[in-house]
Amino acid sequence: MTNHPIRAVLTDIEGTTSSISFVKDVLFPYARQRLAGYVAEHADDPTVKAALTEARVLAGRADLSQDETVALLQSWIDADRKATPLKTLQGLIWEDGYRSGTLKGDLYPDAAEFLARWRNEGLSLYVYSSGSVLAQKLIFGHTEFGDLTILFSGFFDTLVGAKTDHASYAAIAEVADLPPFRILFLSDNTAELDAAREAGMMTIALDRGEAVLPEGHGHPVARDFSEIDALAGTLKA
Ligand SMILES: CSCCC(=O)C(=O)COP(=O)(O)O
Ligand SMILES: [Mg+2]
Repeated sequence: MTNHPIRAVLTDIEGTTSSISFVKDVLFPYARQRLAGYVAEHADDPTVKAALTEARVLAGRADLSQDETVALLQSWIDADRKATPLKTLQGLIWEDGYRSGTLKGDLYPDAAEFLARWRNEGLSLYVYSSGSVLAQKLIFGHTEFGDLTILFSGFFDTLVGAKTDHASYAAIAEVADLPPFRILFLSDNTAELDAAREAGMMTIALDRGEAVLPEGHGHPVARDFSEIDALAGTLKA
């Protein structure tokens, strides 16, 4: 990507660099099945304790027992709720799976190819996902293309704010030390793209055919990463 205003690419994961089916059909069930056992085994771990407390606070149910809190978190997995304490616990459970080799980080080949190419061309790369930073590093660290975490200058999760809130993108631009209009945000979620655009970022929607994008969203559309270079040339800062 040259001769255009982009200095950094900020990418979503699920539906953008990795398939929705991997997250929904592999990662979520893996965590759901192991949640009760993991929580019981790590009941004294401060991170686990804090996540359970935060889940109870979010639910407004300080009275919930450990088992009831696990059931609540499982219902959040079923509803695909992007709650930070759930994402923290999922990341910890997936860590065992990646380290043992049971889980392999799913990554579209075009994403692997173009992320490496853009990095070589001097662009800075960042990740912004609802998955925890640990989960992001695990998925990019265990791909069939090797450990790709080295490509990225930073990782952001919902601790920076919700992905549908424009303030989150402004905060990321601050950390990246770039004006938002120098950053291209890639996602399959138009509410996220709207928020990034509101913060002043350039946006491209990924439409990989796994999910239907709403009509009239107004973001340029790429079917995979190989179409982004050409689209980026048409973006105006
Ligand atoms: C980091 S892999 C797991 C992703 C995840 O838990 C999730 O909810 C997907 O969110 P995204 O923001 O990447 O669409
Ligand atoms: Mg997504």
